[in-house]
Amino acid sequence: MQSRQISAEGVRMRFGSGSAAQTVLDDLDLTIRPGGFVTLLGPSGCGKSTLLKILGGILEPTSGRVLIGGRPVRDAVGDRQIGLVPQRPALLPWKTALENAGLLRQIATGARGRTETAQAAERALALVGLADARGKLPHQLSGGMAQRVSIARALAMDPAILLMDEPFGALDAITRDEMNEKLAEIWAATGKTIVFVTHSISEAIFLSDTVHVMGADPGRVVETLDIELARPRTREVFADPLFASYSGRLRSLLEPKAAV
Ligand SMILES: Nc1ncnc2c1ncn2[C@@H]1O[C@H](COP(=O)(O)OP(=O)(O)OP(=O)(O)O)[C@@H](O)[C@H]1O
Repeated sequence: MQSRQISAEGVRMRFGSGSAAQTVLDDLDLTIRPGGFVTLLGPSGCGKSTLLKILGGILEPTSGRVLIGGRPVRDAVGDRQIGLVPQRPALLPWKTALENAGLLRQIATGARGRTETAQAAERALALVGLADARGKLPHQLSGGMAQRVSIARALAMDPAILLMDEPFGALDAITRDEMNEKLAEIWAATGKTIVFVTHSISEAIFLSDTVHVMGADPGRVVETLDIELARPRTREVFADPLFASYSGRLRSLLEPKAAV
């Protein structure tokens, strides 16, 4: 199998021009191994979403480059190897959960792929635990269920890489914990590379193999922390002394003054 390592090399992103110009990311290097669960953790506005869009080929960096398995990111986009889960699920209100899950694949494959799309959407809905909700419309879904349909939509494309932009930020704490457990199961079952953006220290520790902590002005990676908690992880991991130790380390990086 071709290596799907993601490499960002010397990435710089500048928005605007003249006196209004803002350097959002500067000289950023990052390597993400295939099959890893990697989190970008950092304060609001440090450039996490911008970096995710650059990794996904949605934004072109001002300088530097992103390679997927040694090839330009646009090749991976062309091969539909990158899926994106946005902050909020953009479901079409008149389509069922199943139709919404298959939407991107349907657009990509057209009428010829209709049967395969339906099968892929069924599989993806089952993977996120929503097989029984296949006929429901978005207004009949809870926030957590809607976000699961959004994840199923990306999974139905079967990309090797899933980029997730703080997908659980709008959910209540209990639902968020449930979603994190479900996502960890999906990751283990599929072997996909997941790059996940969050503000939440506990979410980052619970989910990740590796946490890249970002600083702001300009955005850059200030520390990389490997999370060596055993898997599969359940909520009991929150009581593990190692969890507390990672949490303290990450907090000190995000709140430098509090660490003194
Ligand atoms: N298209 C754009 N044009 C101009 N400035 C932008 C654009 N996109 C992002 N920015 C700016 O880049 C900076 C980083 O934004 P970004 O959304 O990447 O940060 P973030 O870390 O994801 O923030 P949050 O955690 O609040 O979502 C912000 O100052 C933002 O205003």
